[in-house]
Amino acid sequence: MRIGLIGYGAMAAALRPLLEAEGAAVAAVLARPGSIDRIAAALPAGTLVTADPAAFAAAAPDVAVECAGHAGLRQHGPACLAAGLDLVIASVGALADPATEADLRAAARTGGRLVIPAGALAGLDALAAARHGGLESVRYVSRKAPRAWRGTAAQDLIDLDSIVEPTIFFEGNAREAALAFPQNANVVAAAALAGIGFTRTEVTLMADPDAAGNRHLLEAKGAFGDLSVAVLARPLAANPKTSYLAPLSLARAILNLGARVVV
Ligand SMILES: NC(=O)C1=CN([C@@H]2O[C@H](COP(=O)(O)OP(=O)(O)OC[C@H]3O[C@@H](n4cnc5c(N)ncnc54)[C@H](O)[C@@H]3O)[C@@H](O)[C@H]2O)C=CC1
Ligand SMILES: O=C([O-])CC(=O)C(=O)O
Repeated sequence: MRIGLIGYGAMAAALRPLLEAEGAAVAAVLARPGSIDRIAAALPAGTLVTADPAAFAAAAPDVAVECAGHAGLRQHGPACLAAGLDLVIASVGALADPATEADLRAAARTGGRLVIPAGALAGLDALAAARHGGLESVRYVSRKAPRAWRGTAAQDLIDLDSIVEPTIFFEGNAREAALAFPQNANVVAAAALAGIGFTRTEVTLMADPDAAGNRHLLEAKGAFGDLSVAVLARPLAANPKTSYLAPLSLARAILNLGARVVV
């Protein structure tokens, strides 16, 4: 498979070797103008690194993969889909904005497929299946170290440097969480889309000075029974907000698009 990456930060850099290990190659990277040289230096010679969406599409990757944040997905996602490219996205939380969700769904109706992976969260397979039998409630709890919340709205809500115990700074629904915490609450959006939607999915976010990793808890109740799944995910060294499980999940979703047997 030839992969087109949109954005090349910590997630994409962790994803690339996973793809290469399975025989896929990064054919093109769509980047911000100021970052072209840095990214080109990190990639095999000859890889197209461009800020021009038309040049990216002309490279004709088999699949486009967004790792560029909410604004990057809003900027490039609909055009990629409209050009017929299947698009696997990391920044699922951007769909909490109704206009962005509508744009992406409209483009996917006639263009490429929009693929939403579980990301750093576990249990989405069961949640999405359980939806067909009827779901009563879905709850998500995130617990990360203070450094994972630096540079986010959390630092305006609590003093991240002085907390001495797990401290909740947000309780609300998935739409509010995904829009207020665009770098940390994408899994919430994936859970909302798989389950009972952005409004009914309940979210708690907390900082924990003793956190050994990024902890994600998903709980659901419905006709199927009860679900409770927890992940203690290792953060990426290059970005403590992002769990290694997220690029692993992207790799699975991408490789499944080219597989004859899908697991
Ligand atoms: N679904 C999930 O489980 C998770 C999703 N995410 C999402 O993935 C995104 C990427 O994560 P990281 O790589 O760790 O963040 P990062 O901050 O290390 O990298 C983001 C990269 O995107 C680039 N970028 C920004 N706007 C762009 C644009 N318009 N066009 C092209 N490139 C652009 C930046 O220059 C940067 O290199 C996060 O912002 C978040 O939205 C992150 C963690 C988990
Ligand atoms: O990687 C994680 O731990 C989850 C994350 O940041 C997100 O959902 O945006």
